[in-house]
Amino acid sequence: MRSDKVKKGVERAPHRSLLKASGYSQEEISRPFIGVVNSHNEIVPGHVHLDQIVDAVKNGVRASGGTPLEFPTIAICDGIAMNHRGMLYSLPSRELIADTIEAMTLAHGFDALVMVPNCDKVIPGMLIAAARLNIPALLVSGGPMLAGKWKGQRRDLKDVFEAVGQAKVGEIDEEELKEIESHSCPGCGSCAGMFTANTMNCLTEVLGMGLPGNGSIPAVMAERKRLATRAGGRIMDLLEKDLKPRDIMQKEAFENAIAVDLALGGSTNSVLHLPAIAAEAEVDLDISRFDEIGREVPHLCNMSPGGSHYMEDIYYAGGVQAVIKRLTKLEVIDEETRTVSGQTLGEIADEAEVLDEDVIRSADNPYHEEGGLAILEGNIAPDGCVVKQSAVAEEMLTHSGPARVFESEEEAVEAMYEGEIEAGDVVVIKYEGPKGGPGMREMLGPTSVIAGIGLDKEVALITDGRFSGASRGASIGHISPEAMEGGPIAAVEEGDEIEINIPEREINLLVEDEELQSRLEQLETIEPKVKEGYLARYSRFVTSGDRGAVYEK
Ligand SMILES: CC(C)(O)[C@@H](O)C(=O)O
Ligand SMILES: [Mg+2]
Repeated sequence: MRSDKVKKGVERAPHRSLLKASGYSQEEISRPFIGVVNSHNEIVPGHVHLDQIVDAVKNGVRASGGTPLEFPTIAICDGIAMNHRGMLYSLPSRELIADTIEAMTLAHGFDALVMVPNCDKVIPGMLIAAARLNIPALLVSGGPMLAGKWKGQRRDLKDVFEAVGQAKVGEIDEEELKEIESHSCPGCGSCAGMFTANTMNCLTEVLGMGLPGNGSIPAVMAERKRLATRAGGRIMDLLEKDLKPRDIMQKEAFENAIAVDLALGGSTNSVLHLPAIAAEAEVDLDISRFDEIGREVPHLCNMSPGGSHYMEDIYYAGGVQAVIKRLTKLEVIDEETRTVSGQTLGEIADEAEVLDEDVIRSADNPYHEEGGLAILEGNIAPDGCVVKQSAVAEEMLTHSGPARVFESEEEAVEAMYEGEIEAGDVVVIKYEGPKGGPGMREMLGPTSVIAGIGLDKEVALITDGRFSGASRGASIGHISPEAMEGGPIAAVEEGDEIEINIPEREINLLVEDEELQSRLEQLETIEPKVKEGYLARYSRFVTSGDRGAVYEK
């Protein structure tokens, strides 16, 4: 066993002594050490209930002959971190989570891992750790939050962010805002729309690293606890067979995940996280694959923020399994990929049933002919950028307008509230990339103000930062190379004409090449915004969005 290095033989008497001091019997020490990664905390609604999930996992491990050894990792609530400097820590926390798990696992010689995430960066952080360590591992998430409801209308966190814009322009009063804030997020779980957390928890199933139901069983259902107990048992089987993450997360598994992501209308953050996880698994995954697959995979689920369905609807409609089943009919799924359930993805799809034709539509009646995400290129984004086209109004799929240039999210939002942004404008927020932010903030503030003040059908927003899964509208992010790396977005000036054509996958600055070149040559060097602490180190090693904002190797 891997754990023999900390517990076997005469020279490991001190180590056993310490394990006994922690309360483990000789019998428990002799069994496989299963690290149980608990991202519980009392701040993030997706994590406040995880102790119950972890207890169920540990019961499952014990019942199957293992010794569970629980340890914590961090979890940031992107919603609470949004719209201020706190959001600088969101994406960088993904690397901290992966590094924490690596350190604890190798320091203590765990034989296998069961990891319990739920919100945004915790899932990719754990999957990166699984790919890096490559010991038997699986994830079981905390599950989605139910949708809220008020005045007969179902709501989720997106509605609260957008209500801020409505209140600021006097469309609703403070009283109504308070009611919306109190009734849109009803309890524990990852916010109910197809935002980043639910996207990544669903894609964990498709990658093969979570059991069927991992992404869709609501957090408050007892079925979620039963799933966790089963996960605790499954890890012992994976250990027995020595089935490791890199045997599971192979190229075909990532392409299956991209196909389901596109059918679900998943978060643009999946375009950061899947390439980052693939890089750690030494699988070559270029973001252009999202576009190539997106041309063949229709958008089958009309999920919030662009649509009106929530995760519980997916659950009652048959789960992610039913979405996979739909896609097997299109032959865009490799059905032989393996999963931690012991079944292939095709076997899981065979057992699935679509229980609601409107929540999970068939390919001959999709919500959109193409997948939810599109990758654009042009002289502003030579290395690409991403837009959730399934959440863009028809009239904004092609748009030209004057650039309104800002160097931070705060400057842009202030201009919006001051009424300085007009119909037709293209808001440009630069120096918010992985290096420039640093930390590549999500721009849910600006996108929800644009939507909240009713400009989402007339104003586009482009940035080297990124967007929340709750963002909608013509919001184009991850522009690469970022401004801080001297990318052309750095040379965009107020009033420049910008042309966006999502169907043609183009985004261009209508400025002569010579002019653009000379502007780039005259760019003055921008001092890093953060000079010490974790973010200073992070910004020195991180790469642009097109590479998943991974560290330079
Ligand atoms: C706050 C949210 C909804 O979690 C957002 O950050 C996302 O990425 O989906
Ligand atoms: Mg987020």
